[in-house]
Amino acid sequence: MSNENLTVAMPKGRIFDEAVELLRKAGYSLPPEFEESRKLIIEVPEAGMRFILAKPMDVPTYVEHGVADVGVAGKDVMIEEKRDIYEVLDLKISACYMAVASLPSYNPNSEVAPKIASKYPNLTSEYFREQGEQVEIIKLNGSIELAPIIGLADRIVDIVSTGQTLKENGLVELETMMPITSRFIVNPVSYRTKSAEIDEMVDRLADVIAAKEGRE
Ligand SMILES: Nc1ncnc2c1ncn2[C@@H]1O[C@H](COP(=O)(O)OP(=O)(O)OP(=O)(O)O)[C@@H](O)[C@H]1O
Ligand SMILES: O=P(O)(O)OC[C@H]1O[C@H](OP(=O)(O)OP(=O)(O)O)[C@H](O)[C@@H]1O
Repeated sequence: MSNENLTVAMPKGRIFDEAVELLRKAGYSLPPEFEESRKLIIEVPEAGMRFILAKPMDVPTYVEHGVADVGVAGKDVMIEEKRDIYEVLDLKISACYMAVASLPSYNPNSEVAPKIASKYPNLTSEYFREQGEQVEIIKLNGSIELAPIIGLADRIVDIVSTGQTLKENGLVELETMMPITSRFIVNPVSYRTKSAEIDEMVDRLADVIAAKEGRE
């Protein structure tokens, strides 16, 4: 394998297992340490690679600053963070979508500047600006579905996957905003200085994705 000192930023949490599986299928023999340890930096010297394990929302930050050459980040995070990085491949893993939801009793025309709770203030503000609707955004860090139930917000903008969280909390989806999958991202300088290694990685991943799609 020709990768020389490539640092890969991986998102911990939901995306992690699927991303590791994809990399293994692409021929990178990642040690069991990936699943078993709490280490945040994992060296894979035989592949000339180093992996850093970060919070999903922080992956583009590491890549933008160049301390990681490449990384894996959700499209939601890419839209929210607006970092100066390249998004080179849709990995088509961790699929979900972003939606607007509310209590079923909520009348969308009842407020002048409705309150929208979200973990994604930038994405939310951009979306409503494009819709031409004036809103007040309330930034939360999780349990977003709580906000309309407890009276903190009129609507929420959040990720939906199975729809179970909305359903169990008595909320309904008002609008589907955008589909979300994880992306392979690259630092622009690394893309020039380590182009052979990065291109090889992108090609291998693209082959696995194409093969998976062929089977579906
Ligand atoms: N049902 C889902 N809910 C949230 N994120 C999802 C879902 N399905 C896929 N994803 C993807 O996973 C990423 C979030 O992963 P995860 O929930 O592990 O991290 P997090 O938001 O930092 O969570 P926490 O704050 O609970 O640690 C998102 O950026 C999104 O692209
Ligand atoms: O449609 P579903 O399959 O129910 O998934 C969607 C839920 O999962 C995420 O929350 P998460 O579990 O990450 O908790 P959080 O509220 O702390 O972000 C997301 O924010 C939704 O609440």
